[in-house]
Amino acid sequence: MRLNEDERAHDLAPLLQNGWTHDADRDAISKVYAFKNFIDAFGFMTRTAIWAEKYKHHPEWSNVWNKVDVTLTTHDHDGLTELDVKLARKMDALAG
Ligand SMILES: C[C@H](O)[C@H](O)[C@H]1CNC2=NC(N)=NC(=O)C2=N1
Repeated sequence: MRLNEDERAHDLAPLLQNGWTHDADRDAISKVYAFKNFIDAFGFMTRTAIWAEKYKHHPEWSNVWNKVDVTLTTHDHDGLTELDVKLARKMDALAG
């Protein structure tokens, strides 16, 4: 189920304070993570991949050297769900 208004206020708002931006057209959130170098960026992607498999929820992302550009949305529901919130929180934690 897509996030309702209460969930957006309580769960999404803190992410938007922490570097995530909301694309209203797609109902998706995006963030660019910047690391020291490629190894740190790729390490972050590798750790994220393991959690994404565990959650059965996967990011749209691209990498250029030290940067990882991430977009989260739930394709099965055409918008944001609690799975996106869960993965965003995990990625913020993994990025340190
Ligand atoms: C069967 C499988 O779990 C589903 O197709 C999952 C896989 N990963 C997914 N990831 C994302 N971001 N959205 C989905 O709707 C989605 N669906």
